[in-house]
Amino acid sequence: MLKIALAQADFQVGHITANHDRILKLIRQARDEQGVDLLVLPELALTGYPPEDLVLRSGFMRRTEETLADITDQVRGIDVIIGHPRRHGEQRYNSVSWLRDGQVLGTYDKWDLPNYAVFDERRYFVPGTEPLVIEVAGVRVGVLICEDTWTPEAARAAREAGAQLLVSANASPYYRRKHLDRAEVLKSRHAETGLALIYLNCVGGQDELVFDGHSLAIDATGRLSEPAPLCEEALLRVDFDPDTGAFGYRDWPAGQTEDLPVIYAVLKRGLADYVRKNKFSSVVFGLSGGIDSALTAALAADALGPDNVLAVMLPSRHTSELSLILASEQINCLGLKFHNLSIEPIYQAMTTQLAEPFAGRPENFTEENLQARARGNLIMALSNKFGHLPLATGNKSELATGYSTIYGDMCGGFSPIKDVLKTLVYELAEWRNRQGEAIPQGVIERPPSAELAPDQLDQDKLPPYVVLDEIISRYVERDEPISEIVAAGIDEATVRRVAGMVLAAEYKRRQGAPGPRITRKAFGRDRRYPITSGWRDSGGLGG
Ligand SMILES: Nc1ncnc2c1ncn2[C@@H]1O[C@H](COP(=O)(O)OP(=O)(O)OC[C@H]2O[C@@H]([n+]3cccc(C(=O)O)c3)[C@H](O)[C@@H]2O)[C@@H](O)[C@H]1O
Ligand SMILES: Nc1ncnc2c1ncn2[C@@H]1O[C@H](COP(=O)(O)OP(=O)(O)OP(=O)(O)O)[C@@H](O)[C@H]1O
Ligand SMILES: NC(=O)CC[C@H](N)C(=O)O
Repeated sequence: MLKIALAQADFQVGHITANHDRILKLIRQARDEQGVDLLVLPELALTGYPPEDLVLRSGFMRRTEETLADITDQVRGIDVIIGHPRRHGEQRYNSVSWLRDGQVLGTYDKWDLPNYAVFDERRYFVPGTEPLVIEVAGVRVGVLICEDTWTPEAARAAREAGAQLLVSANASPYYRRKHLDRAEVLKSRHAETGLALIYLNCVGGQDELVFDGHSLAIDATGRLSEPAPLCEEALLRVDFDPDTGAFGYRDWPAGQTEDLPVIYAVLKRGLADYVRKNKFSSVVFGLSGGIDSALTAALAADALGPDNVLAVMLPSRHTSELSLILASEQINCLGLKFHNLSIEPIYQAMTTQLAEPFAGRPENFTEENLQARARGNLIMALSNKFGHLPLATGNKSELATGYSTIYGDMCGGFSPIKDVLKTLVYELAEWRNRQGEAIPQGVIERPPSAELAPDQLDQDKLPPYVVLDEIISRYVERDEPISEIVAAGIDEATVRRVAGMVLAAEYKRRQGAPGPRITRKAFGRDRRYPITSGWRDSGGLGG
């Protein structure tokens, strides 16, 4: 029987000292408290994932090598599989080493380097070509690293090298319903090799990415485990019987898999970790009485505790009584800290100052944007003075269409719902309220309005959100051509108009704050369009 512990844990990118201490603690825990034969750590645990251009610095790589040597030295009475970047001459590899009794028994270099979506591994690493199979407690274990598990070759090579069990060290970031894709991948590798496979993922937010844990296993009979805890650290315990190929799950709590609670937990973890890892303890944002800032408020209160959330009401002449009532209701409901600061004097001062140059020009969106920027200025001042991290409250539908003011409501250091389409904002708000009221029902029921001009509604400038979101999810998230979206029954002029807005708003998005990715294609690293471009799907220069 092989006794295994899996460290489903959060390793901080670039914080090699903290990761070193964490790894030694996990080794002691696995050996002294759990008495296991083998501890598995995730992909690039030593540096955190993804270390990006840090691995191009020789000082960073030297420190990694020294730290790995120090950890290796201290390994006694247990085997450890540890992920780390490795240099060999001019080449770098994404590797794991197998440590035992102060020695490196073997090192495996990742074969399949993902270079799509948010991944850039070929920029940094060259692929490995050799399997690694090592015997521990009478079981021959073959090692894989993340993307290796998504393709057949490396697993097959490990089996041919004599593996009886496959162990995969991952840094696999969340997108919606990813646990189902992972299960399919495990089933495929099992079908090809007939081997049991353990898939360990890390957890934690890292800029745009959220690693959701949800580690998995499939035994030699093809039986899948439950996904392990969602977005939470756990030292999972599993025994492997080489005679039957079955797992005995000793400590493997099942994680949540329902769609809305998973998304909410991922957003919460992404926000909490961004704040904590960037050494902030509190956040500030404008609370308008609308749905976007209301969901942001609920997430912030859940992620950081209400004492660490400063909500600021920033009314203007266009702010309705209802907005003020609903914002106050939510502040009381969540117990948030708050200020009420009218932007009217600032707006007056700015329009007075601009009266001469603007003489003879009618009011238009310029005056709308002045209000959004007055708010942005006050939020940034509160951030500067008190050290709160400012949050931008925009959703994906707004970001897609450019329906937000650059340097205005787009200002902020982190954007918690930037990958959440407006229709999903409502679903999440309703789900959150089912767990206990966090968002006044009136906020959910009122029609969305920017309240930057008299009687303004979002729907005056945008198609209904149900239609808009369908177009965005097809055009942006699934890259469907316009003809296909139209064939699905959506009005052609509307599709072309929205596609045009999406392309034209690239410059805004590029200057927007990062935020947690929850879809297969978020704005950010996932979707890299030129800002300066003649292409228009709407029928411009590029046709
Ligand atoms: N290619 C490019 N590269 C770099 N910069 C470029 C640019 N094209 C324009 N610009 C700059 O961007 C400016 C235009 O952008 P911007 O000032 O944002 O203004 P704009 O996009 O024209 O207007 C913002 C819109 O968002 C709406 N809004 C605002 C606030 C909140 C909400 C809401 O419901 O949440 C909605 C508002 O009603 C208005 O329709 C130009 O004046 C120019 O300075
Ligand atoms: N009166 C206000 N007080 C405080 N912040 C405001 C106010 N109006 C706008 N803001 C800030 O600007 C952001 C964008 O405004 P907007 O009104 O468009 O969004 P919202 O009210 O959150 O949601 P919705 O788009 O549904 O109205 C808000 O989320 C909020 O952060
Ligand atoms: N780090 C990796 O190799 C991740 C790639 C993999 N397909 C995933 O997202 O799970």
